[in-house]
Amino acid sequence: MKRIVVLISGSGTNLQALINALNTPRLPSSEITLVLSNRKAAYGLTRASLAVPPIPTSYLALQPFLSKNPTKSRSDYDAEIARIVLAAAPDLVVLAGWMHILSEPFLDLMGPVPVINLHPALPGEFDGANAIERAYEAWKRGEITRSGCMVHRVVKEVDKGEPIIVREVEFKEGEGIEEFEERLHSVEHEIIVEGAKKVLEEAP
Ligand SMILES: Nc1nc2c(c(=O)[nH]1)N[C@@H](CN(C=O)c1ccc(C(=O)N[C@@H](CCC(=O)O)C(=O)O)cc1)CN2
Ligand SMILES: NCC(=O)N[C@@H]1O[C@H](COP(=O)([O-])[O-])[C@@H](O)[C@H]1O
Repeated sequence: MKRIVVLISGSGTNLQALINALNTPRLPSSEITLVLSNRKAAYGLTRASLAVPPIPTSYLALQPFLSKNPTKSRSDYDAEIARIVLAAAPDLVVLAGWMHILSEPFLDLMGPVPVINLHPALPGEFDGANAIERAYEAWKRGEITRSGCMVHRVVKEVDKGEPIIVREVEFKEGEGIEEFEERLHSVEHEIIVEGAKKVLEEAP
């Protein structure tokens, strides 16, 4: 069985897409060994607990960590995240709405374990947070006709890692951001599974 660790910060609909695909032809011979959130209220933690069988969960937020450990830094937090993740022996780490920029200590500690991220924009466009809103506003200004989403490898530079799966999503005239976002999320739920499968198939 291939072991997947998923990092989240929110609703976890992409986590749910991965859960639903486990041990199907879309994501064969795989299990999620840990879901880790940096936000206690993340509904994705509930999704993990409701899975059959239940998926172990963990929670660690930056500010409480720093408050409890006044001599420690953001890098120490990232190293602790890495320790928690590695304890679940992953073959793959998936950032599925994980809203924390990971510094080099995390990436260095991951070693050969691939880390991938789902981002709701196309390579080189709207890197960072609030990508959907920024893309929609760019379309309203007539600057673009489509946006999209991608799964990419995680490197130190945010959203600059090698794209693994890229899917364009056209804007529709007269469409509100909610409608666009709903269509985009549906595509995300497909590519996060495709991306995980593709990377796991690369592993020796
Ligand atoms: N080293 C990397 N870390 C992360 C990457 C990455 O490519 N390299 N991807 C992000 C995911 N992401 C966009 O896809 C993203 C998430 C969060 C932020 C951001 O500005 N975070 C702030 C805090 C924001 C908040 O708490 O609401 C921060 O970390 O200070 C930008 C991009 C995940 N990590
Ligand atoms: N920059 C990272 C980023 O914006 N990630 C985005 O967070 C959402 C998580 O949704 P979910 O919690 O329902 O899976 C997804 O739209 C994902 O692309």
